[in-house]
Amino acid sequence: MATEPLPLKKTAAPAPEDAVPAAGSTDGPLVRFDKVVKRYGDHVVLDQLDFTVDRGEHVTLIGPSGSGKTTILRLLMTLEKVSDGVIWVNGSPLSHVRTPGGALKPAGEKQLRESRKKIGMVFQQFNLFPNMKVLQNITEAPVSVLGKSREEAETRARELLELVGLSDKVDAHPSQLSGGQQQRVAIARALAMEPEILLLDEVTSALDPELVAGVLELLGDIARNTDITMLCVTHEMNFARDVSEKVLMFDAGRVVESGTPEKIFSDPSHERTREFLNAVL
Ligand SMILES: Nc1ncnc2c1ncn2[C@@H]1O[C@H](COP(=O)(O)OP(=O)(O)OP(=O)(O)O)[C@@H](O)[C@H]1O
Repeated sequence: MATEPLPLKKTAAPAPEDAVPAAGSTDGPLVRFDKVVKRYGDHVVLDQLDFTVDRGEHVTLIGPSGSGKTTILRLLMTLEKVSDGVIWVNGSPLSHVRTPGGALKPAGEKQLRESRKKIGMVFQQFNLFPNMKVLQNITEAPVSVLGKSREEAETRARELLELVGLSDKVDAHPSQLSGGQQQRVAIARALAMEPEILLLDEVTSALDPELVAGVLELLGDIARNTDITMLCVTHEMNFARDVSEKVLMFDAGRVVESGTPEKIFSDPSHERTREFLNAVL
């Protein structure tokens, strides 16, 4: 993450739908869901789900409650495992490893930990470590997971706290902060991992209304000034309109429609999208 503006790295042309980019390739989509199924018992939550996200793209996921949006983010964060299908990131299977013969087998815990390093997630409920001060909340994972020195991690954490407007809260505990401040710390903590992909799961839903705009403004700045790819579940349609290039409308574990925010919000093609937007706008 850089605090100065960085050009977004967009792919010149989308890859054919069935193409799988070579591992580490910068061609083709950064994220590909390939016929992903997620079941809890008999309940099929994601049903042969296909979609792609380009490098540097900011994508908003919308859809009715229970349509599977959070499940998609949790699968990408490897907090859940797919029941079937494959998630590709950067041309490598996220949830699987390739055998020497080229076949795919489910990834073990070690590979999942590696995959998790590239992806940051901010949750609705902040999920800060309550017993750690703000600075340690941000430095913990860079030191223990990325192997950074404490000094390097602290220097970066202080820069990030300045970016999110909380330089004076270095020594505070989470309980001494407002919800908006806690969410800013959670955003700084995610950025400290230098993620390629930032997952945002209804990050303003638990905030008092007067704190929402400040957090959304910060996220808008991050979207505009960095090359981080973002997947965002939100009910803030103005944020989706301002920040994302693509909106995916989900229903019953499938994409029913995708397009630019202008298209989806002004001229949706699908009846389910119209019904959903009428209910929330
Ligand atoms: N751990 C779990 N065990 C069983 N069912 C689950 C589990 N997690 C999610 N589900 C179910 O999966 C479905 C999709 O949930 P998910 O949270 O992804 O939906 P969502 O679109 O994010 O909803 P919302 O907008 O209300 O947050 C729901 O029916 C939910 O009950």
